Amino acid sequence: MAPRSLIVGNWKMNMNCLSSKALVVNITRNVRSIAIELAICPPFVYLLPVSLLLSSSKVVLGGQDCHNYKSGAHTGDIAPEMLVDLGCTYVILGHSERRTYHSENNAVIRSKAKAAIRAGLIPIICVGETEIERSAGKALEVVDNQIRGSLPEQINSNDVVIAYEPVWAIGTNCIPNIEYISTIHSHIRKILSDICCDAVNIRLLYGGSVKPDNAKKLMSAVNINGALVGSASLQAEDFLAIAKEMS
Ligand SMILES: O=C[C@H](O)COP(=O)(O)O
Repeated sequence: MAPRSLIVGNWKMNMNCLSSKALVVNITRNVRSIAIELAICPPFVYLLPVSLLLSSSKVVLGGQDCHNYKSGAHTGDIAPEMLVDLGCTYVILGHSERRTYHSENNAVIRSKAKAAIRAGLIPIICVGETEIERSAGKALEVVDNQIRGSLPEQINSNDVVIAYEPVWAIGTNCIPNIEYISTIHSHIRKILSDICCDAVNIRLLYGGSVKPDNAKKLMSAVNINGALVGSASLQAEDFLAIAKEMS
């Protein structure tokens, strides 16, 4: 049996306190008919108000990043334990925007992933090739290196979630064809079997321009267990429509 599907909304650096609360209320009001797991990842400063509104909902919470230390002199950083303290289940790690604009490399992401798991979080570890790498025919090689370098050396299937996000598909309204996603996902599943004896049960998400009108088609890719959604997660109707299409 395939692992339970998961749709994650990454709000990135969007929303304010009022609009965050309104969005969560709209999602939770209409979530009853959704059978799969839903997670939302607001900016750090809105985790608390959102968390309070989610307390009796089946929607779970995640952070967008975390540090690899528990505490200490790390101005501006957030420890995984702090995310747990606010009720988070997940934390996104290694998003291409962090790899690119914050120079996060595989070693840093691996260290954060280990710290997150130790704290009781499930890291959603992002991998994916850039347009230049895709054009050079290096997508499989890039993803292979990122998976082998960013994940802990040994994992159980419920320790992590993997999100395959081709960088060229993020925010572009341009998604790869299903065969392309299937090829990469099958390769990822194969690599995962080297570090996890139960790799078939690791959830593997696709991310990059997921919208209500392409969600159903995306689910026909092989080895896909849900989506990491950016801009379409900022509207309750779109986010829930994607979840329905992927259920
Ligand atoms: O984390 C989400 C991804 O970067 C996808 O963003 P997008 O759905 O706006 O393309």
